[in-house]
Amino acid sequence: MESADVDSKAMVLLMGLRRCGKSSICKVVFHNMQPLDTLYLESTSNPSMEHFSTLIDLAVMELPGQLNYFEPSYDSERLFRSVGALVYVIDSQDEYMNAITNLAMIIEYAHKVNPSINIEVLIHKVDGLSEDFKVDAQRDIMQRTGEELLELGLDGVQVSFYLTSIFDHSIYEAFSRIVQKLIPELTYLENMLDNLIQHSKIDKVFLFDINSKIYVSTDSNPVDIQTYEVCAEFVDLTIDLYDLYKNTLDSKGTNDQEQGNVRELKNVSELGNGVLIYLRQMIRGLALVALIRPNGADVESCLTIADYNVDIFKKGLEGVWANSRLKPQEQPNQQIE
Ligand SMILES: Nc1nc2c(ncn2[C@@H]2O[C@H](COP(=O)(O)OP(=O)(O)OP(=O)(O)O)[C@@H](O)[C@H]2O)c(=O)[nH]1
Repeated sequence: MESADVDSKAMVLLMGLRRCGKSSICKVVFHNMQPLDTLYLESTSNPSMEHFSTLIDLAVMELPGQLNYFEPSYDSERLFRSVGALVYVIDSQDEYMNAITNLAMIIEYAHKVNPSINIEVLIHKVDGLSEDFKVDAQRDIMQRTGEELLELGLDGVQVSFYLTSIFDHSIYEAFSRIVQKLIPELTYLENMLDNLIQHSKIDKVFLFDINSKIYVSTDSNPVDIQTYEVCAEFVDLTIDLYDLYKNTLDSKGTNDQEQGNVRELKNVSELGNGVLIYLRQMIRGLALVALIRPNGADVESCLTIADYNVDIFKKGLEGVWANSRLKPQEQPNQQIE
C-alpha cells in the first residue's frame, strides 16, 4: 500500500463478516449497479480501494469478510490510523451475535490506535424485516453492542447506527451522513445553504454528488426521506435527458463538445403540488437541487431570483473548495495488495 493511499482522513473503511453486503453497498452506491444484480456477486478475496472526488476526495476501502486484520503480516495499525470513518456492516437477516463480538473487538482496536475515528454501524438488509422486527433488531443490536463495549471499558465511545438496505434510499441517506462528518467545511456549507433558502423561496436544498447521489450537504431544516428521494430521482432523470441530447449538432455538423462548449447541467420542472424542482450543476461533480414554493408569486421571477442567488452560492462554493483543508489526490480506481 502506497503511503499516499492512506494519507487522507477522508477515507471510509468498510468492514463486516462474510456476505453481510459490503461489495453490494459499494457497487450500488458508487457504481450505480442495480440492487438485484448484486445477488450473484462473488465473495471479495483482496482488500480493494476506490477513490471518488466529491467536494472532498473520498476513498472507500473494503476489507473482505474472511480477512484476519490482526495477523502480524497485515499493517492494521497504519490502516486504522489513516481512516476517518469505520463503517461496520451487520446482516440483520442473519444470526448477528458473532458480528457484534467482532465489531466490539474492532472498535477496541480502532479506538486505541485512532481515538478520533468515527464508528458507524449499518444494520443492513432491513428490507426483509417487518416494521416491528426492524425496531426490535435495532434496539437489540444497539443494546448488545453497548454491553460488549461496557465489558471492554469502552462505554464512552460514540457509535452511530443506521438501518439500511440497497433496495431503497436508506443506504444513500446513511452514506450521506457518514461522508458529511468527514467534510471539515460542513458548517460553512450549511450556513451558505441556509442563507440561500432564506432569500429564494426555497423549502429545501441538497448538494448532491451527481454520480453516487450521496448528498454532501443540506440546509438545517430536517431531511425527510421522501423529499430526498424526489430530489435524487430528479438528478437521475436530468442525467438521462442530458445523455440523450448531449450531441446536438449545429448546422455544420459539429457537436457541442467539438465546439468546446461544455454545457452546464440545468433542469427545472413543476411537481404535482405546484412546487418547483430546480437543479443546477456546481463544481466537482456536484449538483444543487432545490424545492421552490412560489406561494402564488410569479414563477418566472422566483426562478430568476433562484438563478441569481445560486450563482452567488456557486462562487462561494468555489471559494470554500479553493481553501479546502483536504487537498485533492488524483488517483484512479485501483486494487491494493
Ligand atoms: N435483501 C438484501 N440483500 C442484500 C442487501 N445487500 C446485499 N445483499 C445480498 O447479500 C449477498 C452478499 O453480498 P456481498 O456484497 O457479496 O457481501 P460481502 O460482504 O461483500 O461478502 P464478502 O465479499 O464475502 O466479504 C448478495 O447476494 C447481495 O445481493 C440488502 O440490502 N438486502
